[in-house]
Amino acid sequence: MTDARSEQPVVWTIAGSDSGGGAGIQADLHTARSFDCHGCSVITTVTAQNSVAVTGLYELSDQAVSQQLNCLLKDMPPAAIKIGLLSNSEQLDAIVEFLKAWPKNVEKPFVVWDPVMITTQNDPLSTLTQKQSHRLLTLVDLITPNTDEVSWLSGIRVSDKENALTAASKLVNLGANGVLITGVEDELHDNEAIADIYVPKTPIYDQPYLTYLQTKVTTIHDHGTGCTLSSAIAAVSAHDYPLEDALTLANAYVHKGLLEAAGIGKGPGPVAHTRWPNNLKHFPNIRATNLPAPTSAFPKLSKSPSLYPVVDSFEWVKHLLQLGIKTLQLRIKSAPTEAVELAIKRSIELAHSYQAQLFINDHWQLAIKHGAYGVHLGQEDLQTVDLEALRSSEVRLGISTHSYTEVLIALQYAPSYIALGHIFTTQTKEMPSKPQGLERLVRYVALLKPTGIPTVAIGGISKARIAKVKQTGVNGIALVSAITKAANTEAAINELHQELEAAHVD
Ligand SMILES: Cc1ncc(COP(=O)(O)OP(=O)(O)O)c(N)n1
Ligand SMILES: Cc1nc(C(=O)O)sc1CCOP(=O)(O)O
Ligand SMILES: [Mg+2]
Repeated sequence: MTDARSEQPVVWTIAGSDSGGGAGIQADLHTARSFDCHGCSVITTVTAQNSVAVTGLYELSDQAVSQQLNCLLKDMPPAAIKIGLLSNSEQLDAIVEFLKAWPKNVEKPFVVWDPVMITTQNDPLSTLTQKQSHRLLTLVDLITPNTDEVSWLSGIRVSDKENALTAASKLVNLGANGVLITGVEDELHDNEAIADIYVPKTPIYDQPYLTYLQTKVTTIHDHGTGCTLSSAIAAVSAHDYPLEDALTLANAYVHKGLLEAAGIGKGPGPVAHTRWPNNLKHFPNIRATNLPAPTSAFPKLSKSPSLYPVVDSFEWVKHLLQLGIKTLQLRIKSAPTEAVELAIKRSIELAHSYQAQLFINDHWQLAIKHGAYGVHLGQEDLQTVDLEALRSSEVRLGISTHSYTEVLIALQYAPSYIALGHIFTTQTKEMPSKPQGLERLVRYVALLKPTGIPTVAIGGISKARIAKVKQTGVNGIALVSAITKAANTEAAINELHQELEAAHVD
């Protein structure tokens, strides 16, 4: 029997109640449910509120807040916490003390704080001062202020991207671990776009910040967007996705919610609550300053990648071609420069005579020089490649990805295939990311299907696992050790092919 407790992560929301059901605790619990989490609530303040106005505000005592927290901790420890409205310094102190005293034997949750100060109707909700609120900065993993809230928190008036970056840096210097400023006008891109700017304490992808660009939605029904965004970040983090993916998915969820907001009540209605985002049109465009500008689309593959061995010598390439392999990769990580060039040149020539799709890993200049069929690049390789040169040489391009965020970055380059890794633990390469597993692979494959760009799974795929991987609908399966460590290569390839043929794909 499986234990359902482990399948539904617990998310706490520490926030105010919105009697109108559009923001606060109510929005957070809807969001937790949408992302397959169990939501628990710690209410700080009860508001009498509808879509038009807040007519009453009843702050709970710090004891009431502490008691809810301690009661939950005993029985339902969270994988993630979202903090929203804190109406006064006593409530803030209760949260600060609670987080500081987090028990050593309970795993620390991810904590995001959306510093709510006023409602969308401009009604003040909190008497916290800037100085008091800074006590919480160092205790949370991320804060998600909008431009008004970050202006208040930092003392810097934020109206555009430049001063948003200055304000975020100031908060990071004050101890914040990460700042996501939402709703920044970004005339650099275009007036139809709105930017969320993420400034982490330590650079991400060697970048000081990432920009999540989204098409502006024209609607008055945006009540609860900030609450929904931050609780979606908490919920996705509770599923152990990397933070940049939590930001990506939360952005897509809110965008879809704005598009589908129907309007309930006479004023601004609530954002709609849907499900796990699965349509590319809702996802943001992710910008990083050190990535090359996209070119036109790369040429398509001649045949589906199917069984895709990745090997490290000309001798292996020759052996596999003789065994009938039609898609393969030469991945040489350490060899003298001349030996690398010779192996690449000979492999390209031989693969050509077999009409095989040979990809050269990393060494894109040599691949162009010797007329390779394809090049495989990782995300870091993208930072240094001459994409124009690659594109004009008509070479095919495969790009590695390890998250939603990397998938979206790879997609901007319209490559010939997108690799999704690492699916299982691998002994072949030290990976900075966690294994993704089959559930995420299913999500990526479904997300990418409408693009027509083939997908390739890689990492820890063995004969015992290949059928399950194939059943996700992935187009190719890249393998290192299942081929190179097999006692008999020919027998291993035959068995892998048999497993693939027997796998039922819908
Ligand atoms: C099919 C395929 N997928 C992923 C990789 C990994 O490429 P990269 O991230 O550039 O890492 P290195 O292979 O260079 O270590 C790959 N080579 N092939
Ligand atoms: C080279 C490589 N790249 C990966 C990625 O996820 O990008 S995993 C990987 C190693 C795959 O080897 P094996 O099949 O032996 O696990
Ligand atoms: Mg590489």
